[in-house]
Amino acid sequence: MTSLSNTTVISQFSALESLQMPQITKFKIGLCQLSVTSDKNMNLAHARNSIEVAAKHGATLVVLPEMWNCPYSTDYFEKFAEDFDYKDSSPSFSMLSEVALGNRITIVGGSMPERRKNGQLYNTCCVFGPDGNLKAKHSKVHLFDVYLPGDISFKESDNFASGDQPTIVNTDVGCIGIGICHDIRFPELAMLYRARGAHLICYPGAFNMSTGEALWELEQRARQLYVATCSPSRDSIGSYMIWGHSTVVGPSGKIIATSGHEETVVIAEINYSMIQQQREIVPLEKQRREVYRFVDVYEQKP
Ligand SMILES: NC(=O)CC(=O)C(=O)O
Repeated sequence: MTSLSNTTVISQFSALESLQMPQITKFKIGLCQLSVTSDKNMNLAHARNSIEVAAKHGATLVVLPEMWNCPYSTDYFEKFAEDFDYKDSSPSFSMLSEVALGNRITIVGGSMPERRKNGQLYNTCCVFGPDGNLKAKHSKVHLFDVYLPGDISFKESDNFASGDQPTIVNTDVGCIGIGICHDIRFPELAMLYRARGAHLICYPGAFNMSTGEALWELEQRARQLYVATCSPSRDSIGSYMIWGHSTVVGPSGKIIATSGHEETVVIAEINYSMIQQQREIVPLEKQRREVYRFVDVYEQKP
């Protein structure tokens, strides 16, 4: 597991006052806010079609929602899980690889229930490059266990084991940090990605009506880099009512593009030079004081 020790984090911050730029600094991103049904084949066909629509609109990076091939419901995760190690046993994995290659794009493949050799299930995001190869795999680190009396009760940890690493990947469209839904509530993860030179953090997510209204947008707006979230649309199966509102936020905190709750493809332009510009206007890295310690906050005894 990657060390989050105090010393490592502080020295990374001071080393990264100027951000490395990728070859491509301006491009279009597509967010496929998909309707998800209890028919997996239909979900696959639907996702393929939607990715192709985004690519036709010029998107060279396409992001899918959390659980795009399976309803976001504890009744379905086990039944829909696939083993990504064998192409034949994972039609979802194969489809994403094919469509990335066919359209020569990078895909942040939302998330899908993954079955591993150890018999456990993970909520996993696969990232594919334009050659169709898998570039990274992120398993949701912070599982969504919640009990809101009179409202919603959901326990992902009844089905999934949690991932235990941050995931940051160099792609043709910049350095991308990955988080899945509840991971967005942990600024530590976003700070780590920023310190390691991320230009963009992608969060496939499926917030619900209560948590969505309260926090979905706010959680995206204070990172001084690009943030993209992609949700299923609201008509998903079961009692979990999805918030929607897939969004792209720029480094100043401004919303560049967003959607309602219906099925749609959001296309937005990303320009990484805006990151450096924003950090010169508000130089947080230079302004950070030594009066607190980032990771230690949780460890200090009174
Ligand atoms: N799917 C989730 O992880 C939902 C979540 O985090 C929320 O707050 O809602």
